[in-house]
Amino acid sequence: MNEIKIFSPATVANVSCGFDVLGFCLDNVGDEMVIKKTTEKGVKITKIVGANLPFETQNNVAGVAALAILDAANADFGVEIEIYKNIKPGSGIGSSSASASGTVFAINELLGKPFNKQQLTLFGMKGEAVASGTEHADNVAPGIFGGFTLVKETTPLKVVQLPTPSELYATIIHPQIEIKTSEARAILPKDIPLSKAVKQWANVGSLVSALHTSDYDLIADSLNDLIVEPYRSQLIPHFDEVKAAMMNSGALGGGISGSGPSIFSLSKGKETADKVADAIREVYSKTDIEFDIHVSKINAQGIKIVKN
Ligand SMILES: Nc1ncnc2c1ncn2[C@@H]1O[C@H](COP(=O)(O)OP(=O)(O)OP(=O)(O)O)[C@@H](O)[C@H]1O
Ligand SMILES: N[C@@H](CCO)C(=O)O
Repeated sequence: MNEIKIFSPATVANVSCGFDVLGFCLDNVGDEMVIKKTTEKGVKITKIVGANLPFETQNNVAGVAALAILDAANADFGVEIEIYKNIKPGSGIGSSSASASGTVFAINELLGKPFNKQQLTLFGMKGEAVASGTEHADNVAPGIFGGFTLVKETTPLKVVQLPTPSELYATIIHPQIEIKTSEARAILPKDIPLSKAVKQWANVGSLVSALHTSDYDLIADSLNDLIVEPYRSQLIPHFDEVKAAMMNSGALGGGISGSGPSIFSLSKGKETADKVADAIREVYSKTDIEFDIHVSKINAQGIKIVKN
C-alpha cells in the first residue's frame, strides 16, 4: 500500500471527573487525512485545508507524530501528509490529537501494521506535546482505541479500554472562541485539597464501574468535576447557563470538553441528546457568539480507513 485516506474523529477528554485520564470518541465529527509514501525519507506536510496551521514538520503535531513512528520503525521511506480539517484548532474536541492519532494510525497501515494500539498512542502523544506542552494521552487514546479509554499511566504508557453503553449519546456545543490547551493548563492549581481529591477519584471509580454495567443513573451521579471546572469554566462564556440547560433537558451530566471552550453532555438515547441540543442552542442563540452543535453516538471503532 502506497497511499491511505482516513477519517480521524473528534474526541472528548477528561469526561468531567477524569482530568488527563478519561476520554471518549465521537462518531460523526472529524478530520480527513491522506498520507502517501515517498521514496525520499522524511516528512512533508503538503496540504492543509480548513485551518491556518503550520506546514513545518516540527511545528505541526502530524509532522512530529509521523517522525516518531517512522523513526521507531526505521522506515526506508518518507511520507507526504494532506490534512483536511473539520475540527477547529483550540476547540476542546481534540483537533490537534486527531492529526496526531490519524497520522500514526495511517503510517502504521503503510508499514504493514507492526505496532499495537498502545505503541501508536505513544507516538501520537509525541505529536500532541507540540500543541499542549505535555504528552497527555486522553484525546489520542480514544481516537486510536475507540469508545471510552482510561490512561492508567503515561510512563510506561498503559491505556485501558472501557466498554461503551449502547444507548449513550453525546451533545456538544463549540462556541467559536479559541482556548489553547497550554493556556488552560497554566491556570490550574498545582496542589489540591485532599477532601476534593477524595470526591474526584470516587467519581472516576464509579463512572468506570457504571460504564461496565451500563448503569445510567450511576453515570449521571459520577459526572462531576470539583477540581478543574471551577477554574476553566470562567474562560467559557455562558458556561453555567449551558450546563443548566443540559441538565434541565434530561442530560445525564456534562462539563467542559477537554480544555474547552466546547461543553459536552452525555444522554441516554438520541431523543434526549437532541432535546439537549435544542436547549443549548437557545442559550447561545441569544448571544453574538457563533457556535456549532454536534449530536453523536459514541464511536466504538475510532479512526476509520476511508480508502486505501
Ligand atoms: N495538525 C494540527 N491540528 C490542530 N492543531 C495543531 C496542529 N498542529 C499544530 N497545532 C497547534 O495546536 C494548537 C491547538 O491545539 P489545542 O490542544 O490547543 O486545541 P485542541 O486540540 O482543539 O483542544 P483539546 O486538546 O483541548 O481538545 C494550535 O496552537 C495549533 O496551531
Ligand atoms: N486533559 C487535557 C486535555 C486537553 O484536550 C486537558 O484538559 O488539559
